[in-house]
Amino acid sequence: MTIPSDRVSGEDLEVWASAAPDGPVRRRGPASSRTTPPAGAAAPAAGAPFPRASSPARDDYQGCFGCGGDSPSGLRIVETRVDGTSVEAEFAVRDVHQGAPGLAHGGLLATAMDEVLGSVAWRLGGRYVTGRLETDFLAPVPVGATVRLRAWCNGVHGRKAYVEGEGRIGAPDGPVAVRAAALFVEVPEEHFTKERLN
Ligand SMILES: CCCCCCCCCCCCCC(=O)SCCNC(=O)CCNC(=O)[C@H](O)C(C)(C)COP(=O)(O)OP(=O)(O)OC[C@H]1O[C@@H](n2cnc3c(N)ncnc32)[C@H](O)[C@@H]1OP(=O)(O)O
Repeated sequence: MTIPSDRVSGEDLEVWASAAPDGPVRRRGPASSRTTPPAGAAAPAAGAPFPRASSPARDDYQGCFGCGGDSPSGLRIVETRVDGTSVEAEFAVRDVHQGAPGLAHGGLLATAMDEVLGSVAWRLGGRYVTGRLETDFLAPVPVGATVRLRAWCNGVHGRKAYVEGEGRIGAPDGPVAVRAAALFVEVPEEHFTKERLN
């Protein structure tokens, strides 16, 4: 699939969500030009499997704030479905995730999006870190709600991977509470060790 060349300008443009679960559609998205694949980027073929099949979550490492079990206030995001080109996951909003009384803190919702979008980037086969994360908050999320997350890749260009996703309240077809688009940048293995203080 080629990416339309008219998608590369504007800060609030419509995004071609090639692997979106609803199929190839044009719709309003959070992506700016910095999180939208340029013309000529390789877009994932609809239905083709991810290059890497394994999950980024590791049994021997539970320290991740997003998916690990060690942090008392961590999100404990669990992946529920990987269909080859998209990842679905969920987490429950707890008291420790509050911003305004009874409502999830927006920063934690952004963290959840970083996590599920990062899981898609992981499955592209390289080692990616988030370079830019854009988020739209569309509805408040109450404490006690389950947030259903979904993410997919819109394109890869050199070291850069363009990933998008959304979080819905309660059910996979529930109200959309958050949308995100991100640029992930592929890094060498040393990235994860050279800045470590101990
Ligand atoms: C062991 C591993 C386990 C993994 C588990 C996975 C779990 C998943 C779940 C967890 C998920 C959580 C995930 C996390 O939380 S990852 C943690 C949060 N992220 C970071 O810590 C990243 C910190 N930043 C950096 O290290 C560097 O700045 C990077 C590596 C990003 C780039 O520095 P580097 O010197 O290497 O490369 P470059 O500067 O030449 O840039 C390269 C290209 O990229 C473009 N660019 C860069 N930034 C931006 C930007 N902001 N907007 C637009 N474009 C940007 C740039 O223009 C250039 O394009 P071009 O000129 O080539 O066209």
